Amino acid sequence: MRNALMMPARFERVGESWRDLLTLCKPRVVLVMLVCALVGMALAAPGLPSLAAVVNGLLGIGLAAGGAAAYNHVLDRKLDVLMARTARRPLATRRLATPLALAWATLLSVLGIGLLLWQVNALTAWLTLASLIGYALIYTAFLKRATPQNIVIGGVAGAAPPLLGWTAITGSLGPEPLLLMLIIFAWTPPHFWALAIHKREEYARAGVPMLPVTHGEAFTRLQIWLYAWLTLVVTLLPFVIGMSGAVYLVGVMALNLRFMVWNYRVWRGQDPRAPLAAFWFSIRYILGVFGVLLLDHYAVAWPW
Ligand code: HEM
Ligand SMILES: CC(C)=CCC/C(C)=C/CC/C(C)=C/COP(=O)(O)OP(=O)(O)O
Repeated sequence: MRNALMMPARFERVGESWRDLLTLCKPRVVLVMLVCALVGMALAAPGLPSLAAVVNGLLGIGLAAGGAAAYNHVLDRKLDVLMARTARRPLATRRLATPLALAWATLLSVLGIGLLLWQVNALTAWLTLASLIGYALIYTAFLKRATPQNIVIGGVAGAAPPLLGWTAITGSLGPEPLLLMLIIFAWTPPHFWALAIHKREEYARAGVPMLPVTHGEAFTRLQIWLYAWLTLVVTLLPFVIGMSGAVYLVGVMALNLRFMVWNYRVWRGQDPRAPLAAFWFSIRYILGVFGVLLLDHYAVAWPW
């Protein structure tokens, strides 16, 4: 029973709606993307990047990525009902109305791109808009339902944050930010296909042509193993081209060792718990790689 100390039901509902609006933004995914963007910003500047550029850049990229995620919820609302992992989402359960979610996605996207245009620079704004369209429209509305290479192609949009961080500081592109982007691009298949193996039945029932559904589990496990090797090679390139130093090399090799152990277990296919464990480790791995890039930049490349 409700007593005088408890919050009135009306306020509880308002609180729940705000929580649902936040859920639409995939806040944990966006947070990790912002960490990667921040590292891109730090590596772009010889000393410390300007605080205004960092704050406006992260806010703009974060709002746009949150908006893209909200569009993804809108476009996938019928699909999400069909899978246990997504069936409790705000639009799948109809806790939130679709027009409200659409307005929310548009508001965040306009605010994010507008802020980047107004306070950061045009290059970052247009590249962020391209990533937004790439994920929200090209991946979600088309690729996801069309081809098992959906996440490889869509991965270009998801991999953009460190590059966006870099351009927010410099206003220009270069080989270094493209390399940072390439790290996330190569990492995306081991990240997602490990989960897709674990959720294969759900994707099959929902009719989504993810690789384990169309080409089977053994083929997907091999692809994960090959992309894991590609990720390993790509993560060595910052050291090879002199962008990062010994601190990075040691740190990234330690991370790669665990990453390869998990992906080897996935490839061998003897431990049924390996795919889900590899998926969760992939998140710690990408945070770790960008963490050691940052550590190395300030420990070694800092102009003492
Ligand atoms: C096309 C590219 C990508 C695909 C298809 C993908 C797919 C997924 C899926 C399906 C989940 C599970 C979400 C859930 O159960 O709610 C997930 C979780 C996650 N992904 Fe990705 N992902 C991609 C790119 C990225 C990128 C670029 C990052 C960050 C740099 C990232 C970070 C995360 C994190 C942090 C989680 C855990 C979220 C949580 O704890 O709720 N992902 N990803
Ligand atoms: C501007 C910018 C940087 C945009 C990137 C936006 C963004 C939040 C990308 C997230 C990638 C992701 C979680 C894909 C999964 O989508 P899914 O639909 O396959 O997964 P789901 O079934 O969990 O919704």
